[in-house]
Amino acid sequence: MAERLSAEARKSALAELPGWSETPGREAIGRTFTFKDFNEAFGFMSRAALVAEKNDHHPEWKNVYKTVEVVLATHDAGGVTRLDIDLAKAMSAIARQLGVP
Ligand SMILES: C[C@H](O)[C@H](O)[C@H]1CNC2=NC(N)=NC(=O)C2=N1
Repeated sequence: MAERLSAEARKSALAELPGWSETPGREAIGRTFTFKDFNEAFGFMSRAALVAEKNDHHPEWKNVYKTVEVVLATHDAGGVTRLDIDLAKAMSAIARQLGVP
């Protein structure tokens, strides 16, 4: 199983993930993505879902029209692991491809 990151390690990983931050009240990281419209938001979710399934590591997320609110944690580990950081990076890269910096 992946190792839960310390607060320090989470902080330094987040420093390299623009837009991502600690989720208040729990050990997790999150970001809200805002796209041009619903089509782009759902396109993002489709692409991210394929990455998540391939890695057997899945987001908690909520879509309202053109926004997607994402929270990442490793439930098995009770916190944030490298798997969450990797998924956050992949999600940011997909969003960039769709024109969201
Ligand atoms: C059995 C299976 O590998 C686990 O349930 C996986 C699936 N996807 C997961 N996704 C996330 N985000 N956290 C987990 O702990 C997790 N566990």
